Amino acid sequence: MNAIQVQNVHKTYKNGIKALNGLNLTVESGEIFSLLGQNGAGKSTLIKLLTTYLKADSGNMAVFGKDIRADPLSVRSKIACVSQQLSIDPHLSLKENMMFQSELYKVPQKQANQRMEELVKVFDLASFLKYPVASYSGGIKRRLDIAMNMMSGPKILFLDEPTVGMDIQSRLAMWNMMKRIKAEFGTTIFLTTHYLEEADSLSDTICIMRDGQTAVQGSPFELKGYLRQDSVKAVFYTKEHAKAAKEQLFNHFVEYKITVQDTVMTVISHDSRHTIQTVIQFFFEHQILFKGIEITQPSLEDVYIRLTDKEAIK
Ligand SMILES: Nc1ncnc2c1ncn2[C@@H]1O[C@H](COP(=O)(O)OP(=O)(O)OP(=O)(O)O)[C@@H](O)[C@H]1O
Repeated sequence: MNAIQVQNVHKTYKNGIKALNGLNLTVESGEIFSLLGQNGAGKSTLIKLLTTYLKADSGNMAVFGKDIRADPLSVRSKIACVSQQLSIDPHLSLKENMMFQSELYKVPQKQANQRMEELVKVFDLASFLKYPVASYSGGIKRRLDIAMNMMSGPKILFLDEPTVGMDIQSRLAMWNMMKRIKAEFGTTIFLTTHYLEEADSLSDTICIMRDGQTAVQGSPFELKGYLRQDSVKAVFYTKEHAKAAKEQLFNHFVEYKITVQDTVMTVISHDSRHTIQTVIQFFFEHQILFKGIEITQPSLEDVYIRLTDKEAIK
């Protein structure tokens, strides 16, 4: 059964902003699903609708087959949502925080104790039990927040940018935690992130949103195949060199799609092998200095830029 089904959902705020404009998406039970999109694409609005915090204007939304509007209480009992605002109480201990959460969800005491022991073990939190929560690092507080939200045994866990601002070590620990939630508890994870690398390595399915709609949904592998074209990437010593080379090249070869990100210029054409020869020859003839050039397979980042960068789509 699908964990989440969203069909043709519209949501306009009172100020007239259309945040969702006929959105469709499907989340399979037990998968890690990542939602990507630029600021303002409508990701938070969708999470607010799915967690029953807001109501859609029209369209259908179901969680494990239950219509969200018709049966919000049943939906709430199956989900947990970890926002960027921590919900842990720094004055309570790690165990007290977890037990408090179980009381909110009316989990029987014995079952709550067992669940807490299990979560502490699975998430390697035992070594932190002896320290007060107020002394934990940001990364550990975030992990505790997620563990606490697992106390009610949710079937779907919503995580809103769980690794934002984390150092690499904390981020890896969080990735490991998400993988364990999926593997050990079978929980469906619905994640928003701005880190493409994170979505690529963790997700079973990725959905890229644009202007309140789904631009594309598929596995990381399927999405990379979406462009169906290799590209030629040339690296320059400075951003300015890359931009100047783009202008020169574009003036001669108007049929090429050329983008520049930092010091990297990407050229998309119908025949990359021919293009790389032409570009190298052009650089030598025009004495354009470059660091390196190669043919690359499309990355998730290329797909994301093509689908969300309005300049690149033109
Ligand atoms: N409460 C609100 N009232 C009016 N407009 C809103 C409200 N919340 C969001 N919006 C607008 O709706 C659109 C979608 O916003 P939303 O927060 O869902 O996007 P997002 O993809 O989550 O962005 P971000 O990545 O910045 O969090 C934006 O234009 C935003 O300004």
